[in-house]
Amino acid sequence: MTTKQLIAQIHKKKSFLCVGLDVDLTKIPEHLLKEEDPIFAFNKAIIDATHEFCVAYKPNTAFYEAYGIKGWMALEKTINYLNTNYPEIFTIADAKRGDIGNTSTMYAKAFFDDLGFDSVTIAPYMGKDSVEPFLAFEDKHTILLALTSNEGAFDFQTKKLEGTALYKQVLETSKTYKNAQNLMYVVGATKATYLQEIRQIVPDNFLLVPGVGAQGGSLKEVCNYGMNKNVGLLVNSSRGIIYASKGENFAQEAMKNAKELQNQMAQELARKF
Ligand SMILES: O=c1ccn([C@@H]2O[C@H](COP(=O)(O)O)[C@@H](O)[C@H]2O)c(=O)[nH]1
Repeated sequence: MTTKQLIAQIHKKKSFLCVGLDVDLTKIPEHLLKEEDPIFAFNKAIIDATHEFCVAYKPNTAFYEAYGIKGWMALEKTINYLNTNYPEIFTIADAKRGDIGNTSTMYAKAFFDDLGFDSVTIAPYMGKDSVEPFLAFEDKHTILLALTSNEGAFDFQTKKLEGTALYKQVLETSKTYKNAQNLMYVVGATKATYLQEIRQIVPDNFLLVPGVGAQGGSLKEVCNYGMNKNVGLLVNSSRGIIYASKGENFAQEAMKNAKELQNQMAQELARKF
């Protein structure tokens, strides 16, 4: 999917919501455990109930890898289901990969060619030759961790190196990579006030913003500081939507929570556009 198509979807749906598909078998409704593939059954129900209100889905691969081959097969079924039934929706493999060049190429093939995701999250720590193999894929997006939502972000990311915070160096340096137009960045909603400075460095790139909902980030603050002329935001909520209820009505309750966030997003969009 191109960035232009993503922006068009955001305006059409009045939403920049990304629903996180982080399936934990101890948290899903019990009746689904009888299904042949409980993870896929859960995802299918959540997707069918919430797709009107979001523009992106983000399975975090950890929640699939944890269940071995069955988990990986459920991930494959989920992305195939999305690409077949909702091809207008942007898909993110939250895998946080990145390695020496030839290995990164194989990771990129796995997520872009084999599974067919639109984007993948990448850790920037190994630098240019670990990121550029992902950027080489046309109309695919590489989402680089910049300033993450967790407390540990302060261990390294905000520390100054030669006078500049490390996360700012990630933003500045990655702009010089080949095909940098395919870059997006992760910035946690819990660090919303940093977005003002981040937007000075990367005014045009899309930002994937996790941390609204269960982690307590403020959607309003994210919009105030992070929205750009193309909206430029994908705000993720995982647990806050998919685990709204553990009962038979889980998908309906997830829909209510997605709709509530979409409503707030529509108001933010109306204020700016
Ligand atoms: O900085 C980051 C980067 C990634 N994540 C991931 O996003 C979701 C958030 O889930 P919630 O349930 O809405 O808290 C999850 O997959 C994280 O691994 C992040 O939270 N922060």
